[in-house]
Amino acid sequence: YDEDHEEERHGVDPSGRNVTCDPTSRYRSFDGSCNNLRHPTFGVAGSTFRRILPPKYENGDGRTPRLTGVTGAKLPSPRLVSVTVHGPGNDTADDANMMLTQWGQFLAHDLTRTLQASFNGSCCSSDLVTSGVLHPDVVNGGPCFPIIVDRMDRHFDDVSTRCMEFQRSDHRTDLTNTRQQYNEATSWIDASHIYGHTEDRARSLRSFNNGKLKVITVNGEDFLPENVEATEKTCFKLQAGDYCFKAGDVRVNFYPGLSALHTMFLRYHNKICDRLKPIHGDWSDEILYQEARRLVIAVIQRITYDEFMVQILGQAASKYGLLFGNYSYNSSIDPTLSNVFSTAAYRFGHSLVSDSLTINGQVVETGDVFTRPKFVLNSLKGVTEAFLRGRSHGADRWFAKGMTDRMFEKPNKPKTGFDIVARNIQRGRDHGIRPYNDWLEHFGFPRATFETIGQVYGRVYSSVDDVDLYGGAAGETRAYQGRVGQLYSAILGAQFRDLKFGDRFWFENLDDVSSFTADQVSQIAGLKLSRVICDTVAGITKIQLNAFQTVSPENSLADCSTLADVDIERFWV
Ligand code: HEM
Repeated sequence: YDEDHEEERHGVDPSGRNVTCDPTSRYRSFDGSCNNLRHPTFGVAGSTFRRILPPKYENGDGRTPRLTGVTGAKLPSPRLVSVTVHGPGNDTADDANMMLTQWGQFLAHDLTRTLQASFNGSCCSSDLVTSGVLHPDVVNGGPCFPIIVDRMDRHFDDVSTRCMEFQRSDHRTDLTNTRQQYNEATSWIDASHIYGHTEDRARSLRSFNNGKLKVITVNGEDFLPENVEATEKTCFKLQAGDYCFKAGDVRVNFYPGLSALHTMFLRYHNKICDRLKPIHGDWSDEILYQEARRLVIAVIQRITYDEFMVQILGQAASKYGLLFGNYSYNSSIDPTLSNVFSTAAYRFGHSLVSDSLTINGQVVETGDVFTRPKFVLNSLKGVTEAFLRGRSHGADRWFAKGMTDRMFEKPNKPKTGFDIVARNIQRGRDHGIRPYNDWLEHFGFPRATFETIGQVYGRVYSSVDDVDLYGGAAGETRAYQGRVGQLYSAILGAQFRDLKFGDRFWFENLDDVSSFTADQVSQIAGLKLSRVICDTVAGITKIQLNAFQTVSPENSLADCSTLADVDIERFWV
């Protein structure tokens, strides 16, 4: 901390609240403010997404989603694009397991949440489909921007309202009268999805006893507390004893692997408290909580960069400085997520999701697992093993049918689900994300033609310059032996670099009031996700060292007791 920057400890957050930082605080704020003492609102919850390229709205009007292509023809319906280009086709085989995919979503919820405009009605009506006219909101700036389904649709053809609900994202209008979306979460990798990004949410998750988080104990095992406000939009209770989970982030019930990782880190936090308490009998509940939180965040950063990102970016990870070692904090970096990162690039993971999971020997289709807490409540071990053993799909232009035809389908109500690929494309148009070719050019890559990306795109788009970024980039071949193509690699690499080097609380930063000691850092560096799983999932006694790949001769099962652990008793004194 530099006294010359005294006046810079103050700022105004996106909601107009004055922020004053305490440079002596050892712990992160919940909303992400005061991480950067010179720019206290960098990365704060509620920040407007950064633009790497200016948005492209219809006729440049700053608000209407892109509707017309460069030839003057109407852009194809995102659902038609999804069915034609992003079907269940020939998925590339992959050596990664579903735990890799799962970490991707878990991390997504730490980083980003884009709120939709508040609106409780329906955007779909049958006359919209029959008349072929646009919903009036599309041109008047209102919340509705429904996705129209083709008459010949492979799945929804016989649904009377051939229309998927879609509401535009909540937005702010900037000084040039242009619609800008914002991130409800903090940008930082700070486990805000576990602890909450407001003080109120954080408080509601704490037990205020020995630093621990609240739990509900079922058959002798600790699970997440209950969210009594959850609705059937995001959680179905299907058997006696089911309840909807509550975590820092409200999306915790979306998918069993997600609820499983949340459960593991809840237990991990509480375990750390149990280990700190005997060596620090004098620590208050507050200190125990904050120290455990601090270590959990460090472990998540370590796993994210040295286990997860290396698989996603391959050799490009070192190009962006993402690997462990030689850390130096740079307070001039703004870590705020870019719009294109949240709205397109980091959604690459939707393609990794497999068609089914094998839970305790039973094959369950992906369309049948969303928003159902019963899987984790019945068997956390079974769900964890399903993700450790099941292969993920490749990150490519093919998607599991569960993702494109059955997402959040209501139990026993066929054809009530939606298509995440269509939604991602529509979301891109909603946010004015420029087409694929503009991004290629910006990053110095040759513009695509239908010959280079595949004639299949030409079946729906009249010009290759109209291809939406999400679908275009999904079709790229893997770059740098990672799992994404060159364009997403560039967008992801730069964003993860900024999230690391712009984070004063980064676990490797040794020069701050908040710093770990060098011994503690090297302990954290030895820890792997496999160890966290061993520590928190009852019944798992053997595991592959690399928890993001299936078991193989190079990644064989090891006894949990042989995996490195953080030596809290020795290093946290
Ligand atoms: C099967 C598991 C998953 C489900 C059910 C799911 C579901 C969803 C849904 C419903 C949305 C909102 C779409 C919209 O209306 O714009 C979304 C957004 C998103 N998803 Fe996923 N997703 C899954 C897995 C993943 C994975 C594996 C990743 C990344 C590796 C990911 C990254 C994202 C991101 C970055 C967003 C934007 C979040 C925001 O800013 O609001 N998701 N997902």
